[in-house]
Amino acid sequence: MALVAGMRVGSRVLFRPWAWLPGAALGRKESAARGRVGARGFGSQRVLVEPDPAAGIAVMKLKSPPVNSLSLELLTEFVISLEKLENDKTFRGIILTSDCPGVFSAGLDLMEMCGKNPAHYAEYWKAVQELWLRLYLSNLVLIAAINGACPAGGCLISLTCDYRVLADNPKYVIGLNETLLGIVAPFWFKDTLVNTIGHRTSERALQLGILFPPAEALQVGMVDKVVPEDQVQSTALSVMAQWLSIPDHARQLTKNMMRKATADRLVKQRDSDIQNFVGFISRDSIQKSLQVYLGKLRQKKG
Ligand SMILES: CCCC/C=C/CC(=O)SCCNC(=O)CCNC(=O)[C@H](O)C(C)(C)COP(=O)(O)OP(=O)(O)OC[C@H]1O[C@@H](n2cnc3c(N)ncnc32)[C@H](O)[C@@H]1OP(=O)(O)O
Repeated sequence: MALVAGMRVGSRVLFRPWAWLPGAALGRKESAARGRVGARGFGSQRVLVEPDPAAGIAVMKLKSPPVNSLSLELLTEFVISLEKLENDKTFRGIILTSDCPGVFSAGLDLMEMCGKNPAHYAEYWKAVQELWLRLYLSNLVLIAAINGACPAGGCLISLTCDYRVLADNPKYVIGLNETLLGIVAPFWFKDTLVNTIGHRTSERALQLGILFPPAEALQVGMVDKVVPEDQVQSTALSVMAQWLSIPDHARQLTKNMMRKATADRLVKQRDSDIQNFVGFISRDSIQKSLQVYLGKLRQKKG
């Protein structure tokens, strides 16, 4: 089957935003050899990867200042780094964290959703879907070391992880606050939240767009542990050791059993989900809401 920018994984065809990159046309073996991560750090402009091959883990740091908003570039680099680690059998786990002080990720980049054309919105949404699918179905153990504010798409990323450690700082709120922007979290954002904190708590959190401070986030189960800020990394490492003590095949099959149905819901309707997004985000009223929200963010400083 000829796939120009798609890769078949099981029954899924995954988008390959990097298909144009040098080396993309290499044979699998050669490509894997070149792509092997080794002991030295690698990464890209916006995603730093610090591998520890002896421990079988890597720390992945988002570095897109000032707030790690998920631009098309960041999404693309994120997926590329993730795939490199997934394809290198040395690695069994990733600790996902931020290199931007005080912010884990500000979520989707509002500039990607404002004043652009439908083709751009479609490309952007496909990249958002792709990152979610890759993270949600990752065979690796993913631990989120949340060292900053974590709204909306930032929260979604952390919810795809197997475990969340949050720094105890009242500014580090976490949640799906889309309604506060006048937009609606799509069904797969909602499903990811429901799978984590249950239906009733999700309904309240989603309708009200609640951004939970650490103690409340812990209480509702949005995060698994709250620790002093200087212990986030070490806690993530010790949690990782515990998860890696489980045989991979058993843990991976169990993870897949728990998550596949949720992921399949999106896989089956990716195109219509893109069309829904493009139609929704292109509305004048939604564009206006986003502009107002951006204006408030900017005013905050003045
Ligand atoms: C329609 C279908 C559903 C679509 C789903 C969408 C999900 C999303 O993820 S929407 C994005 C929601 N994100 C937010 O609501 C977070 C907004 N940002 C903040 O609350 C704060 O920036 C912060 C708490 C994350 C950090 O606060 P801090 O005081 O450190 O920084 P700021 O001065 O607020 O921001 C610095 C700079 O960055 C710009 N910015 C912030 N967030 C975003 C963003 N998500 N996209 C693009 N740009 C963002 C902010 O405007 C400032 O820009 P200027 O320096 O130019 O003023």
